[in-house]
Amino acid sequence: MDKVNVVKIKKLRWYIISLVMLGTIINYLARSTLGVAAPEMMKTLNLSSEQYSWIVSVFPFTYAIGGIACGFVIDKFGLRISFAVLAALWSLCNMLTALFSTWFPIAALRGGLGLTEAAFNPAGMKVTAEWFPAKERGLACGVYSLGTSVGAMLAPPLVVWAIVNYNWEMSFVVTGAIGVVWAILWAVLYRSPESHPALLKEEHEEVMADQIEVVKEKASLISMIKDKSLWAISLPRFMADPAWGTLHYWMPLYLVTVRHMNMKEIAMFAWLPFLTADLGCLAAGYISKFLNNRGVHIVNAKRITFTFAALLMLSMAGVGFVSNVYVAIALFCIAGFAHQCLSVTVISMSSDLFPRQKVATATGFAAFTGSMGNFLFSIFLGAMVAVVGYDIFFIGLGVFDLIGALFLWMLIKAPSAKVAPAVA
Ligand SMILES: O=C[C@H](O)[C@@H](O)[C@@H](O)[C@H](O)C(=O)O
Repeated sequence: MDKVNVVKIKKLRWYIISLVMLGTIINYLARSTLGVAAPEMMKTLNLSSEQYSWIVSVFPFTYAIGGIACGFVIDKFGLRISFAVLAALWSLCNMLTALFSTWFPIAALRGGLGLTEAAFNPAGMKVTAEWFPAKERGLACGVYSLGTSVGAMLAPPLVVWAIVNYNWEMSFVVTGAIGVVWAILWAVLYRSPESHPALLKEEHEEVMADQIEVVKEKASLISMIKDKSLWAISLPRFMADPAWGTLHYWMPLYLVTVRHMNMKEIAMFAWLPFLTADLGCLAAGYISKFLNNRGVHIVNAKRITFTFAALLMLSMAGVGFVSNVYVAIALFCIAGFAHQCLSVTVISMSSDLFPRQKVATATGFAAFTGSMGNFLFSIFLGAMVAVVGYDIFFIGLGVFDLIGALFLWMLIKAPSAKVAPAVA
């Protein structure tokens, strides 16, 4: 793109973050394909439940490692090339699944999918840090995170359409091909603010005025790991992510097996907590911006937002105690809202605590701890649920985030002038 003769676009940052949101939708669409296609695949490929469980459980494991690996790659090679290549790779892993009929290569590709899909949060936060002033970063993170629920909600109709009209293979080809198109779009359209020809000078200055000091040294996880701030944003994610995994992978099963809902009712109600989750994404940004505009330091504004949502998360603890199933769903909806509100808030804090050269690495490490929390909780729940039931796990999920809030308040130094508040 030539710098001369290019039309300037007002508020360009919001178009850029919308492009990231599209990438997030495609990311969640790809990872959700397997779950929807599973019944058909198991039938036609003659897969046993054990083989299927291998295919499923490799993802959270490689995804956790991918958080660290992708964060490092993105900080080292920059957003444009890294995010495009990683999106192309995850799309390829997804599409290639269609070529195989035995569990092992399918599991290996699922592992590749986890490794590369972990790119979306580190990349999204690096875009946020490069393009947005501090007071808007919570909202920017909320906007691209909207894609998580949208992607998960789009998967069932699209995958079922492909299977009904073609076969299970086609569902992977379609969701993968959309990803390849997005990767090309990203490589063509993305530029850093410094070299984007359509960015207005005033908009760039507004963002630059709000950057944490620019440091010369490159991101190094070894040196960053000694920084308490890294743990302050990572430990709350360890406590928070199990709720996200539970809503995605256990809630529908709970509603069927314990609450005796049929598939039609599941189709009617089980997506509602993801709709409220999207509202939580937006609320995260608006609440912290509201407080920041009234003079509260951005770090404190986000800690207050997190704590408020952690209190709402107590609704999850009540699920097992209510007899009416619709009240239980309403509680899941509040929990979906609360989770995304606090999760987006803490994810976006990497850009308030680390300079932009280190944001992807910090976000990736926090994503790693989040995925490990999710992975361990899910294994524990899976092993124990038949013996102790769900209720105790719901109680745990209701209070975990209050512990996360404690970490946030205790591990970050009182905000100093260096991490200056964003003045409206
Ligand atoms: O939207 C985001 C969720 O709150 C958060 O839990 C996810 O980002 C998850 O860690 C993931 O990487 O998919």
